[in-house]
Amino acid sequence: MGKQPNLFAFEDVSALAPALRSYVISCQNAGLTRHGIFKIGVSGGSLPKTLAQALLLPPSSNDDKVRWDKWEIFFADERAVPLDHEDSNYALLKKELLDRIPAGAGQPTVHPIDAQYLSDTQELADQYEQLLVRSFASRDSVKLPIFDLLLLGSGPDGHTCSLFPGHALLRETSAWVAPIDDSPKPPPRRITLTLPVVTHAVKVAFVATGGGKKEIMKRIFEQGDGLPCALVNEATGERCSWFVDTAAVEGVSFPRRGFL
Ligand SMILES: O=C(O)[C@H](O)[C@@H](O)[C@H](O)[C@H](O)COP(=O)(O)O
Repeated sequence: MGKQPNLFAFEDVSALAPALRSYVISCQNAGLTRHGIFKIGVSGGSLPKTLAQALLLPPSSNDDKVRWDKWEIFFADERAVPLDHEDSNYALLKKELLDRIPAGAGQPTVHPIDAQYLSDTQELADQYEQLLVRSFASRDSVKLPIFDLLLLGSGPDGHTCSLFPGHALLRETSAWVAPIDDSPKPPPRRITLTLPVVTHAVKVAFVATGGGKKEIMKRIFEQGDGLPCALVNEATGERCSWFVDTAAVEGVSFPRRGFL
């Protein structure tokens, strides 16, 4: 393993948001320098709301601009439901963030799942994988796509994306996107990026807030326990950053870093 992940703790979400913004913008700028585009994957849960709080803030300087027209947004996991369904991660991101991007600020390219394949999650996953193959192929004719940034959440059981503790999907080594039909978190039918793709990203950031997270944060950071979030920590080391509030890490022994 490389160095340890960065753990950034903030008093509350409103203190976390500007730091998350500057982190995402630095990943954006690195992507633009590298290949003229910013490829980001996002999860569902509470993340879209926090992300909106971060990204819809007015820019503090020229270097602090979100270059929306250069963003390509993918889904780190998605539920097998129509795109306007209340369980859809796409619908959530649209409501919280995409619909609120100011007019004239430029629009991102967004890659939702193809809803015509909802009845068969294997096909849904295969189609999303093909979309990744097409989107990443010009850049790397490689074995795995390289996201500039993956923004993820952590469930109270230590899951991330739709990779759940103890599930066979954690052992997937060849697919980029996999189906799951027995997700313990509802709804049960989903697709998810696999662990090799998640850990191959240039940067991975988790956002975890609220006192409900503190028991699992202790296990992730102190024991590991083979939990999906801990596996990502171990594989990505210093490429991984956690943005948390103090309630989520109360009593967790792990060195916090100051965010500059
Ligand atoms: O579609 C999903 O269910 C999510 O992608 C899932 O992995 C989520 O990120 C975590 O469950 C954390 O959710 P919270 O941020 O709401 O705790």
